[in-house]
Amino acid sequence: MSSILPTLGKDVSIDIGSIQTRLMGGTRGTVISEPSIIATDTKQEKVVAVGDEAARLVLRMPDMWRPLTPLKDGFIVDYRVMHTMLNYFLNKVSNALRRARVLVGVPCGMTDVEQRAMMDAVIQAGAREVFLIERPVAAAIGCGAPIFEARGSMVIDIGGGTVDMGIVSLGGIVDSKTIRFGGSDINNALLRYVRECFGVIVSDEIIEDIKHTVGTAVAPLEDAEYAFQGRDMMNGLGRRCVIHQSEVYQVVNDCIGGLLDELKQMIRSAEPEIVADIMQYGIYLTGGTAQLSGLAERIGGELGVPVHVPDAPETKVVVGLNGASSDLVSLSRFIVNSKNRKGQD
Ligand SMILES: Nc1ncnc2c1ncn2[C@@H]1O[C@H](COP(=O)(O)OP(=O)(O)OP(=O)(O)O)[C@@H](O)[C@H]1O
Repeated sequence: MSSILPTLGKDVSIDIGSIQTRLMGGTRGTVISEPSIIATDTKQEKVVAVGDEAARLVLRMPDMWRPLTPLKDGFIVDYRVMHTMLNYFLNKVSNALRRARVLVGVPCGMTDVEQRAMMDAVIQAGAREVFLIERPVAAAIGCGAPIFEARGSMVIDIGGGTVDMGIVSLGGIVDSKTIRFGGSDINNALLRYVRECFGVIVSDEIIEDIKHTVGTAVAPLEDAEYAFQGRDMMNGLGRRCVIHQSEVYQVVNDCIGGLLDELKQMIRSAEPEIVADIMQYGIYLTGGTAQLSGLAERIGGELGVPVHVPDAPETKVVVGLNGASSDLVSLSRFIVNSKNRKGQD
């Protein structure tokens, strides 16, 4: 087992999301949140930018530059991209990586092979040791849930591409699951709707703005409007369109059915005492998509429990990992795997 004793504040915590990667700690003590992409020059086969800079280039990318992302549904799909990205981000927060322990938030139910791929990528990026902790556990710690008490605490972390849900009690995981759904699915559904119903093509930024401005998971009482410019698919010219909030609600509603079923399933399979705790104390809803208007209310209404959204919900996994790093001894039951430079687990 790798060393779980503290290492003088050198620890780095990292939440590698399908959209955004967040880091805390390290010798520089900085907090980083940058897009999980790298930009490559396909002709010269070299990396031209990572994170913020890559995202900026993607917007105005010549044909020969390609954006690449290392993750799909929370799991590594491109090891080389993951290595390049981790190398860049980890060295940005620490100039003493060789002495650093790195805590990584991972989806639930990773296979042994997937866990090893993640740990190898972190070690090869220069870290001394790596510890994997499931994201719902990290989010629970980040929310300040009483994870050591004899009380069930449920957390749902909804990001861009995955939902990590789990119940913790008495310092252990009662149940946890990761499903493939997130804010990107809502964006894709909105993009399809706008194409089919308005006959226009719009940018990703407009879709994101529609979701933030009039997106809602509960039927709207007043039907607000959102005006935007699209490019007509027939004549290629610009056209002004107006979408109603009730239309956006329908799109969102069609998207979240599967999520609601999964959440109900988790509650149904929990022990009655745990369900009673969840009903009394509620569920923590974290991740960027927790900010979707009406989502907490909708989940609360469907499950019959109070749902709390903390401040800055998208940061709770990395905040929780950072908190965990100071007490890995007590949290050892939550470590799903670990490795050090010498290759020992
Ligand atoms: N105000 C908002 N309303 C609706 N959605 C929002 C809002 N703010 C952010 N989001 C959505 O949150 C998502 C990003 O969340 P987050 O940063 O937690 O994802 P991630 O960690 O990269 O992804 P994942 O954890 O799924 O791998 C995006 O889909 C974004 O559109």
